[in-house]
Amino acid sequence: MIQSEKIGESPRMKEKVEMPAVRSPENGLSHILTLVLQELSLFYKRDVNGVGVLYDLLRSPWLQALLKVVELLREAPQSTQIRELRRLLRAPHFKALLSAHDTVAQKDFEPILPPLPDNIPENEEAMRIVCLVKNKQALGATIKRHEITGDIMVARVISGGLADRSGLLYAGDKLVEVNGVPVEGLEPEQVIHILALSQGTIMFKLIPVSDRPVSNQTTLYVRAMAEYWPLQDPAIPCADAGLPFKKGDILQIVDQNDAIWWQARKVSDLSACAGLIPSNHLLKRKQREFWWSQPFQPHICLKSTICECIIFKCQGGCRETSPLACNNKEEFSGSGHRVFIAGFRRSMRLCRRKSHNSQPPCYARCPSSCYSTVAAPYEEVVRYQRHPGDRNRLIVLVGPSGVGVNEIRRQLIGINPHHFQSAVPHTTRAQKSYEENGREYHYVSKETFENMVYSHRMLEYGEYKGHLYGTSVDAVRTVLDEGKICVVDLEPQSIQVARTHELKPYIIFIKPSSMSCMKQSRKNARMITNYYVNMKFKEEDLQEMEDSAKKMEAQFGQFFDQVIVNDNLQEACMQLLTAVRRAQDEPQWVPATWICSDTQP
Ligand SMILES: Nc1ncnc2c1ncn2[C@@H]1O[C@H](COP(=O)(O)OP(=O)(O)OP(=O)(O)O)[C@@H](O)[C@H]1O
Repeated sequence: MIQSEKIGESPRMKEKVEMPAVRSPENGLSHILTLVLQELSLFYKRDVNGVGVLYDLLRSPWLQALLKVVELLREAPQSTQIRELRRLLRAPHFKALLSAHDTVAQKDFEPILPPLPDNIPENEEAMRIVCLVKNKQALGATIKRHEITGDIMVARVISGGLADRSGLLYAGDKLVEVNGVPVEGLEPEQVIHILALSQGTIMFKLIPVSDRPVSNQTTLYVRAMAEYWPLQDPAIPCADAGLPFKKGDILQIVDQNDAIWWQARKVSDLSACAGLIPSNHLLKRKQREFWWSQPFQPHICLKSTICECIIFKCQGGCRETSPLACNNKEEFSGSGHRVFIAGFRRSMRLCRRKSHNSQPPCYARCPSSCYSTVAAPYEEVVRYQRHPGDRNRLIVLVGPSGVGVNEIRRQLIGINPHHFQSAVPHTTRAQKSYEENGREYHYVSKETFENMVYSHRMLEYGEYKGHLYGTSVDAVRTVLDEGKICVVDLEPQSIQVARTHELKPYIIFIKPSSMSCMKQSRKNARMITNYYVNMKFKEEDLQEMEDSAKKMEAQFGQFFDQVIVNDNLQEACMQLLTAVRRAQDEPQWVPATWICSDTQP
């Protein structure tokens, strides 16, 4: 043991002391320290009790530095530097500084906790006393009454909250006392009342849960495909602990231990404490219940075969015009030569547009229109940044008829028609003398068109005056393969069809501004209807636009990557340009299936 082995008597030590480099045992303090350390290291390796502590102490840098100072002071007491050092150390401000340091260092800044209770029961080891210092933040735990025993239990600890960060409270802990008040026989609300009245330190006496849940989950990010308002949900165990969210919000799921209630926070506020949200399973059930409680709507598309839900009929009175008769400019002059822009034809627009009469809309392909409230409530998402060499992401514009989707699209393409381009639509109508196949349209037979529909190669299609019109995936691919940015406008019902890992569409909703603003800005604007060319906007048209926009947002808002309010046209175009650049060059949340899976839809 260390007492039986004197350090100085070791032969190794003697050898070292006799070395010529040593000036004298008095002056060479740090050298002696080195030798002591060497000696100790021998015992250290042998694990002699207590040597480790001494060894670490002597090796500590502050002790070494202190010894060096002492040596210097002894060696050359009259040197200028040493005199200066002495003067500094004796100076009143330096002494005051040291004294202030010592005072602060001695002070205990820990909260003063109340003394432990004297009457700790027999089964003392099963109890735990937990003291939490309450600040402005909530405690971050919920309690409940055990259905069978009637005990008050910690129901869940909210991730990131005070209780969670303390690491002292766990779901399943049984409360015995709160601030010295026994909770036996109390209702959870009464316990909450005691907690609410407490200030500063709160002391819990509890019986710890025997099997703590082991959490080995990874964090998951999802896009909310439904909205949730905890204060309106009578089923939530604690409404105050709920996290409200809107369609399209990106949520970070931090806890899925409970099959019914998950814990999540919004990525827009990751520093916040998590909140309760319904699990995937629960939210789906809620949606289903809601859906069944709605009155029967025969036009809601729930069929799965495309032939049962296709083409909407034009109600007559409409006239297909030549591109020259149309008010849409389809040619741009860029660097001396003319560039033809497809996809703005009136017939094409009318065929895919919701009719202005009372007929309920029935949109292109059925699977897209079958996106109902019973679809998955959360969509797993990941952060995606397009590599510079990859194809550009498809830009999809959606918006109510007349809001200016085509005007904005046309202006964007006009900025650089060699970089931004529409997809050339397909049609079954005959080619006209002034048209060129593949420029205005791809002219195909009805049979070919239908084959394209059946083989899911149409993003969207419809019928106008007995002819089929549509935008194909191939036409979009052609633009993208040329390294350009393809900008299409789709009906919102077609968004789901376009959402594939190949096209990775970035969806921009063009929203009307307020009625009063539109009355001003649309004074000279003209709209295309089934009956009239260049008709002025009436108040009811603007109202219809606003109503339609609200419905679109309510039903499809979860898919919108960006919303642009089209008030001032120039500003809206600039916003679109920025959004398009951002979509291509900056990281965005996209469905995980676009990135992780090889078997894509
Ligand atoms: N911000 C704006 N200010 C003034 N006029 C506008 C604005 N945006 C669009 N317009 C005009 O409104 C009219 C309708 O726009 P546009 O044809 O682009 O509508 P749309 O959304 O494509 O609708 P549809 O698909 O039914 O044709 C056009 O005359 C257009 O020039």
